Amino acid sequence: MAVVGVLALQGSYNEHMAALRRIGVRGVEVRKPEQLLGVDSLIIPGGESTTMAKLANYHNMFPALREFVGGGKPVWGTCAGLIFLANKAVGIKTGGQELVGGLDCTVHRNFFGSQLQSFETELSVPKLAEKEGGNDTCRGVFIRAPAILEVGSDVEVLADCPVPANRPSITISSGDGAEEEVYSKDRVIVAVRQGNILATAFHPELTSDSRWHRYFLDMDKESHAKAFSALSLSSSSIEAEDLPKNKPLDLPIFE
Ligand SMILES: NC(=O)CC[C@H](N)C(=O)O
Repeated sequence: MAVVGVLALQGSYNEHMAALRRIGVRGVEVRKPEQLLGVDSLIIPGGESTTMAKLANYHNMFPALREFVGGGKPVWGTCAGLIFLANKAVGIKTGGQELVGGLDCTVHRNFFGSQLQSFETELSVPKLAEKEGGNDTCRGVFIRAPAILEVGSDVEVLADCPVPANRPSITISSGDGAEEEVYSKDRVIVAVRQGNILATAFHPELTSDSRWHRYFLDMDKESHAKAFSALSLSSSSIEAEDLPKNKPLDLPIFE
């Protein structure tokens, strides 16, 4: 069975571990670079990205994380994890912040405002439902959440949401202080996939809807199947039937 690593430096890693347990999958907490060698995929949880980046630096994780993402193993960033994976982040603290990168997008670190502007909403997720069953919406828990302002052409958008009316207006500076632009669209992207990378601005691990975790596990199976077919071996030994599909969904833990 595939072993899913969960970066356990800071943030909601316990909740991801519990979400994996609920669907019978083994999660392993990852705190050291060498532990990445023993996992098939990796979840980077939500939390506070600046603090997480400092801890990642302290534990010398960045080179190993970049190698992991570049090596094509599935990686899923939720919230602060999304910020980690973005090629570019705006709205970051003065002095900058180290990113893992790999995901061709620009993320705004606190797009929806402060902790007080945290919210929950129903998101339309037809592509998730197509793969994992259930209804066409999922509960999005947004906690001081980032959002994706722009994506490259290889990035598939899995969910967007209306920009809340009470969101403080933000100015996106180009970094050199020269150009400034106000985000003016009425919707913003909150979930994407680019090859082996999945990223969500919200927290599926805080709901009892397991479909995002299952979707991520399916990415792992796809990458194994590709590796097997490249070796012209049968992929029948992959445990594709491990997880029950189209199981009725429970209510979210937090409503
Ligand atoms: N819930 C979260 O992960 C919030 C992320 C937060 N906006 C940050 O900068 O890190």
